[in-house]
Amino acid sequence: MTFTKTPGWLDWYADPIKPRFQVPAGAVDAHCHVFGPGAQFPFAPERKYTPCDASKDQLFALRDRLGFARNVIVQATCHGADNRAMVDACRASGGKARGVATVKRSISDSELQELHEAGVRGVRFNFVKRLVDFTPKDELMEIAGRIHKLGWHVVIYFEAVDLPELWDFFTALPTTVVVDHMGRPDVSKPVDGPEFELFLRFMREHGNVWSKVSCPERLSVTGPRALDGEQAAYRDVVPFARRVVEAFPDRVLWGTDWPHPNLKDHMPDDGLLVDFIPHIAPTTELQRKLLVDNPMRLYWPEE
Ligand SMILES: O=C(O)/C=C(\CC(=O)C(=O)O)C(=O)O
Repeated sequence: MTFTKTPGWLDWYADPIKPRFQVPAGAVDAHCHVFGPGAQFPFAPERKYTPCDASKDQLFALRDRLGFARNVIVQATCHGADNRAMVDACRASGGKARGVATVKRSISDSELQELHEAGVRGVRFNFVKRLVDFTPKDELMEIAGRIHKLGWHVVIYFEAVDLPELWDFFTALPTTVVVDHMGRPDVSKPVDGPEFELFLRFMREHGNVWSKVSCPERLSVTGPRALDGEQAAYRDVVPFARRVVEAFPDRVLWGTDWPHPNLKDHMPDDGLLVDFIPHIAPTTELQRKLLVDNPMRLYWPEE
């Protein structure tokens, strides 16, 4: 099957620099995706975008180039609830990748078990309206109850303005809950303003809530971009991410978000994204927690 990319689609950055910041030994890129390849793993009919291909081998090459040891591969919405590409990548990684799946209520216990054996440790509930159609909350809660028994967690993706409406559902989830990209704050608003305070309260009052401090390239309004050797990229996002890292050092994760679906204005150099990390986690202790201890506790607890 052949696919035509969404008009204006930006492909991932082909030749990232070797980062100046050396990540600690055993570091985990805890948020990345694979796309297809479409000819082998077709994109889902219900998808909202058609990406370029981004294969497991290309992901593993990036991992090695950036100095990471492992990946957490998150099911992208362009594959719907067909987890084959993500599962294939986890299986091929030799234990160096774990996965987060998208599942429907109709999934059987034995299918869940199969995902577990492949390395899946979580499910993702997506509330970003441009990416997915609505799924009833009772269906999601039923799935959360089932995967909780496997020791998995729930990853949630939503926009900051929707947190008040989703609060009761999120706080009723029985599992560890991992928020993608700090709940997408509007970084043109103050870091100590009511919108981001609500997110911090969500984490403060609920010890089961973790956050990925990822995607400055998606959240930034004034930049500068991680291109052309820029060592202080996305300065407007730094106060937000640093606040979360310093307040909740044991409940934060970081990921490249490669291959960066749906970016509209530029594609970052992933090497420079790694150089963003010490701006938000300034000490070696914070860096070790963010990049090694926390993801290992969540995804490889047996080690
Ligand atoms: O990659 C991300 O985390 C963010 C995405 C895409 C996405 O979540 C998906 O397609 O599954 C976005 O904001 O478009």
